[in-house]
Amino acid sequence: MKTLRIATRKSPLALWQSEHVAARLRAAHPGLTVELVPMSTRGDQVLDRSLAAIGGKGLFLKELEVAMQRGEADCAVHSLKDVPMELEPGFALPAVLERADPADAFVSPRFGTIDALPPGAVVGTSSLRRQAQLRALRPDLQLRDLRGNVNTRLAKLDAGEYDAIVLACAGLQRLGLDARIRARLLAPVWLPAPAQGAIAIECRNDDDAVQAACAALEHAPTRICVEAERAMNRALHGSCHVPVAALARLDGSDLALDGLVGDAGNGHAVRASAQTVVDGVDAARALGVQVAERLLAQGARALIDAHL
Ligand SMILES: NCc1[nH]cc(CCC(=O)O)c1CC(=O)O
Repeated sequence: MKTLRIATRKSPLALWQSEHVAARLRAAHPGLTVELVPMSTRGDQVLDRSLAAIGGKGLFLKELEVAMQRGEADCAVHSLKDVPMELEPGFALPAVLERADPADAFVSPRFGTIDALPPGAVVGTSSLRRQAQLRALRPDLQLRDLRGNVNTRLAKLDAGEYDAIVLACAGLQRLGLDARIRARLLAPVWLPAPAQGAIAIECRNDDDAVQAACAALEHAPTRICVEAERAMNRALHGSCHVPVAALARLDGSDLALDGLVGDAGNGHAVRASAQTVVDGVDAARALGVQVAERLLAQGARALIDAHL
């Protein structure tokens, strides 16, 4: 293989992440030419309906997967939190890169954090997970939908449509917008999306040369954490349609996982945690299933079903 083509969405964040992977691949494999193949996806085009209504986050992957199947691209780069728990048959994730800041960010021109918002303040987010956690902390807030890429969301905040919005720290940092972060929303009170802050490479699972080239970017500790978070979400049949949050932390071989399932309507939430010593991804996944079982024992199923 002399040239590796990366299919990418055209949003500034997607392009940054793909450029980042391209640069890392070039550094790991001198002599390999790495090119981007920018594409628009249905998830980017349809902004007037909720993602859940038009088919979920998988929509951002579909066109990129078709390009890989047709041989027009060799791999695709994703925010792992946007990748469905079950990959399409025929695809694999040969590398998960070292995780950036997994926390959510509170962003507001006037207020320093959630507690400082005046009664009835308007907060923009279309994420059921963020809505559920906001409702749990501040039942008085007015939550309004907010879609579009990171820059679009910030422009709507600046235009005065919202008093505050919640975004991922990682996305803001990648776009050089760290200065917009007023507060990091931290565990165990506030949990991010499963795999937030981690970038994954996807390719065809029969493409051994591409898998081998991408494997150079694999970060084993990140893989352990995101496998635990995604296994929890998978065991709950979680998707972007349900308010599920998770964060794993690895300290040596000690893995701790916090999970939450909430109700975006009334802010009710159940939480569970577990920790164990891990020697690989199987043990990490088992921890994820254990936390999911603890959440289900507290009634998570009814919360999930209420959003389906
Ligand atoms: N939902 C869109 C999305 N997918 C990944 C990120 C940020 C980067 C990451 O989490 O890796 C974002 C923006 C956001 O939630 O603010």
